[in-house]
Amino acid sequence: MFPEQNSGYGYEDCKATADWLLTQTDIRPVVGIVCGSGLGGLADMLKDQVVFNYKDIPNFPQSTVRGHAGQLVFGTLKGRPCVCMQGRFHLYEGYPIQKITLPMRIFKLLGVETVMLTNAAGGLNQDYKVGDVMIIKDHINMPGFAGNNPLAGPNDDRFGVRFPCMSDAYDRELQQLAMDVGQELGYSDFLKEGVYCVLGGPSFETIAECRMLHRLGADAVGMSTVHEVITARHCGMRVFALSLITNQAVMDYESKEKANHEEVLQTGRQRAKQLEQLVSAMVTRIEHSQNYA
Ligand SMILES: O=P(O)(O)O[C@H]1O[C@H](CO)[C@@H](O)[C@H]1O
Ligand SMILES: Nc1nc2[nH]cnc2c(=O)[nH]1
Repeated sequence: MFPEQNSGYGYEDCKATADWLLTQTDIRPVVGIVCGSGLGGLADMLKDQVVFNYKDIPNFPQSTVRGHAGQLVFGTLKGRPCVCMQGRFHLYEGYPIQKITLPMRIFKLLGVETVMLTNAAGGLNQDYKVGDVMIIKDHINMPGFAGNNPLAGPNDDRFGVRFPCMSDAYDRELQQLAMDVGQELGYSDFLKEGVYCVLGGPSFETIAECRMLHRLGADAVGMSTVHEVITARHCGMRVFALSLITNQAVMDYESKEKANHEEVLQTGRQRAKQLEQLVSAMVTRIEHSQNYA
């Protein structure tokens, strides 16, 4: 269950991959972006792109889900050096949890300071509508309750401490910045704040499960992001995350709605432009150790 040395995702493996990437490009990213299902267009915002197919990157897993292109894109966004995962990995694809989160450690070793994650999620909060964008303020790690945590196994102190705090997982300044930028862009009507719950997937939730999650305090449900957040915080990167509410979770036995991946991708296409605007405007205003103004 736990990674052995030479497992393909220890410190040396991550370092080898990061060092290889740094020999292939002069871009030294300070922001790392992860594109959720159907949100890969975010990578198209980057200028002066250097693109790597995941299959050509040593130690990197492959994307297997429709709507996840499987490319790592380096580039600049209004002068800020960025790296963008056009496609992420999920537990249900069958990868060990440490492999899903390996790119976060590679981001760290590339010099990334801030990670911005996006995902597609089902809305549990009855005030949410399809197309709303939820700024994630906290999470519920359901697989973690059963011991499925990306940090389980021997701790490598070069990445972080054995018992990392998670009450500050989502950077409050970045949440406020998203709200401010969203307001300036005229997005207030569809911008929300809430709690994201991760499940293992790939089956969508039953009605009883949706009702339970809502009662537990979750506003949206999905199958990603949380493992990446835990790994990114463990190694000291700042985290911002948002969910695009692509469908309403079915909470009612009278409903004829059925969750499906096609609707998820379709909603992603409809909101793509606004999400690009929001993320790019935020990137230009995030402070980093170097001044890129
Ligand atoms: O979380 P992202 O990668 O956006 O994808 C979401 O969309 C897929 C289901 O349609 C699941 O993989 C779920 O997690
Ligand atoms: N688990 C889960 N993941 C999603 N991703 C997009 N929509 C959903 C949903 O309703 N449930």
